[in-house]
Amino acid sequence: MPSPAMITPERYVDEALAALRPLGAVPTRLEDAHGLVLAEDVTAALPVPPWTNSAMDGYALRAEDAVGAAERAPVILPVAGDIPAGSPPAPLPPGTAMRIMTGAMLPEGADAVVRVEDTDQSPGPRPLPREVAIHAAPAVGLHVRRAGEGCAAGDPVMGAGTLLGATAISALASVGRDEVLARPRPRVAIVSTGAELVEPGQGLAPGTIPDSNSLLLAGLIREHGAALAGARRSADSAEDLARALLEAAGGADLVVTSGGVSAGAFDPLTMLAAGTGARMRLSLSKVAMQPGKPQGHGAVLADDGREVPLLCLPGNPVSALVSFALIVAPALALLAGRPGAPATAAAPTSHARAAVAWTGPVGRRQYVPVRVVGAPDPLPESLPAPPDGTGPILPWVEPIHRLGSGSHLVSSLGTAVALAVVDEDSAGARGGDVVGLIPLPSSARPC
Ligand SMILES: Nc1nc2c(c(=O)[nH]1)N[C@H]1C(S)=C(S)[C@@H](COP(=O)(O)OP(=O)(O)OC[C@H]3O[C@@H](n4cnc5c(N)ncnc54)[C@H](O)[C@@H]3O)O[C@H]1N2
Ligand code: MOO
Repeated sequence: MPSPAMITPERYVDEALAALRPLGAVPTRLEDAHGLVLAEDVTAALPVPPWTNSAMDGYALRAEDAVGAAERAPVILPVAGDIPAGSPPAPLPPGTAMRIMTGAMLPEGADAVVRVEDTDQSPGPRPLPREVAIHAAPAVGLHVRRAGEGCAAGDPVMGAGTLLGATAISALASVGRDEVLARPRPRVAIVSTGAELVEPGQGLAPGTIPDSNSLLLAGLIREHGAALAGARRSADSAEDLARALLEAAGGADLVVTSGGVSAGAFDPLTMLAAGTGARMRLSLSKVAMQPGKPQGHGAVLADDGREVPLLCLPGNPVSALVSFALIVAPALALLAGRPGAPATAAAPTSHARAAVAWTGPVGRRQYVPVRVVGAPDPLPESLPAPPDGTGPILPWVEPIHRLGSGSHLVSSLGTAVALAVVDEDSAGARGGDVVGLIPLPSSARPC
């Protein structure tokens, strides 16, 4: 059970995403559609293949002209011409063959293709022979790809809601489309707060730190198929933050902030929430998760009149990562129109066993960045049964840092492959316990 003053992660996600709607669909050229969600049902404008054509390099003929052909009893046919791919052939004169290339249109009259390997001719670039000896009798239809055998014009090809990957886009091109209705990539602007932040690589005055969250969030935004619409920093004042948020909202479908949502005397989101003014809505919550307890959500009224949703993440870097996985990723999936969003976006997709024990706070669901390791030796004495539907062999994981889910442990994040989820009733994990896993898209993989 979450502590009384906190709300469950599920309830917070419901509240924070309640006002979000999928972005309106726009005509999109196929070369720009990768990673977007299709917003129309597509039927084939063309049959596939569009023309009856050859599946092999060889000789097009009438099967009846080569009845009985065999290696030791070849049938000799005059060669009436050449058919390269890409141009329409002349009709095939009866009793002849024509040399044909893979993908070239079958000439009128032909009903079979004999591979060049099944003739007396050598494969590859050669002059056109005057005649060809056929060494194998073809059946009607041999190596012929009929027009429309993939799909006929008018056949349904793809439904609205399909995520357009490389294979889907190639299928759309093959049926004659160069443009489809798709939901655009959400544009996300970042505002990082904190007077201590400096550009990475700059010398550090006492008390300052490199701004790593701006780059973390920018990368996660891209890894989730969204577009970065600028990253700004704001000083620790409500006025400066309000200015940055209004600027950010101008070119964005979503604004994400980092830091300044907790109990500090100079936390700018907390200051802003106390008196947001007409252009902003902001509500802060304590969520029963660790890390990532302080959260905020609301909206900014952009100059063009749009209400741009606002998600405010805590500044601790691991908290920002976990909050992105649980709240921003589902929001992006929803805006992008991904089927099932947001319910499916932040649920554990698999399970693992804890290779070591770690501690966690009772009353808050724990999300621990982990890496995969070998099975401990000796194995833990108790190996609880995995949940129904999970395979019996689970990978072993351990926290990327000996301090577990400490929210400031940014330097080891590069080794995390997933977030291990420990429920709120447990005080952490014991060795051998089964934990949920939320994969991290940016997980470091050996290359
Ligand atoms: N009295 C209390 N103090 C805190 C509480 C609480 O309940 N009562 N909650 C703690 C928890 S939990 C978290 S999480 C943090 C969240 O704080 P803020 O969201 O206000 O974040 P900041 O105070 O601005 O920063 C926290 C931490 O993260 C570092 N940081 C901030 N931005 C960046 C950045 N862009 N790149 C790298 N690191 C960043 C910052 O320097 C701080 O160390 O509040 C606790 N306090
Ligand atoms: O909730 Mo904070 O994110 O624990 O460190």
